[in-house]
Amino acid sequence: MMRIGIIGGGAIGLLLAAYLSPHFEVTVYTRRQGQANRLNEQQLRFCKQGTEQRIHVRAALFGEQAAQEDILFITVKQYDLSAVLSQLKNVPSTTTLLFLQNGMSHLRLLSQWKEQNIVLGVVEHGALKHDDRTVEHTGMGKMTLSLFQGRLGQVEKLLDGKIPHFPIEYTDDWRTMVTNKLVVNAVINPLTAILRIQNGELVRVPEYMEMMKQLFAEVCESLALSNRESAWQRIVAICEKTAANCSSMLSDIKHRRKTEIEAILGYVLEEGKKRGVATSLCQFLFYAVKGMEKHG
Ligand SMILES: NC(=O)C1=CN([C@@H]2O[C@H](COP(=O)(O)OP(=O)(O)OC[C@H]3O[C@@H](n4cnc5c(N)ncnc54)[C@H](OP(=O)(O)O)[C@@H]3O)[C@@H](O)[C@H]2O)C=CC1
Ligand SMILES: CC(C)(CO)C(=O)C(=O)O
Repeated sequence: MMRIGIIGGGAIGLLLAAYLSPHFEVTVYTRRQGQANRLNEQQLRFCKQGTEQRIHVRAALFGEQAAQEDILFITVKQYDLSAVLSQLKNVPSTTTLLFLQNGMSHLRLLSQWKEQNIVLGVVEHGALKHDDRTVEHTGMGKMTLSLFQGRLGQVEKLLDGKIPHFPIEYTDDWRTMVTNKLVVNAVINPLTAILRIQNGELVRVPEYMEMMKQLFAEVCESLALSNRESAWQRIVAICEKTAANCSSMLSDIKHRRKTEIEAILGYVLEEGKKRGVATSLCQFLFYAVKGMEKHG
């Protein structure tokens, strides 16, 4: 049976564990022994649309033993990635590493893994971790995967409707896939965080819509984005579809957690600088979010 490792027992890690464990030999690698013990002893509690299910998962403390699976999903936040990668030694060349982070700054870190099979993924699900063994699937969407380097390996076994109720699609063009998600996050997340509003307010309030348009224009220039009209339509559609949701950045600020601003707007700022684009709005929002992160 295919063996899958999931590094990080957070919202996305536990969501994957819930859908993959019934079909494969899955191990969740946690940062804390206490979380691994709880998952092993009490099972994973999976909530969806008012229903609740107990799912058997195997869990272990993350360490070097976490390198032997056929596929390793890496589901830690961007800012924890370097620490995880530095501990990932002796990964067999047949293992495929699969990265699901929002933002794009992790792509630079991947250059050290020249010989490894690497797949990137974009998650369009909403997942909320309630406690160390409980995850709620709050928004049904899909996951899209794309080969970054090497071979897909066993990842093929996950594609094309093979996992019931958890669609996983494939695209050849990883750059467009991650850039599209970056643009959405670069526009919606910081604005909702500083205005402290739900996603839908950005399209409901004309003044916020204007702010969004101006920021979008600057992000497009910084990334030299082609196909701007469809990128804009995507942002508006996501605001409408997730109208009642708090973005992950607003949620992080509310819960006094670190945000992924550096991997999102930080990356846009660097790209803008390389191209000599004026990025005063991005810079302004970057400082605002960093300040709120530190001082609430
Ligand atoms: N949640 C969502 O709906 C979505 C999230 N994403 C993206 O997915 C990624 C993960 O997000 P999410 O699951 O929400 O984040 P969480 O903060 O819920 O989970 C991250 C997990 O990684 C764990 N972790 C950190 N460092 C290590 C380590 N060294 N070893 C083992 N585990 C570690 C954390 O452990 P600990 O609990 O001990 O801190 C935590 O459980 C992010 O990049 C996010 O942008 C994308 C789309 C939707
Ligand atoms: C798509 C969006 C903006 C949904 O809230 C998201 O990915 C996030 O909050 O990080």
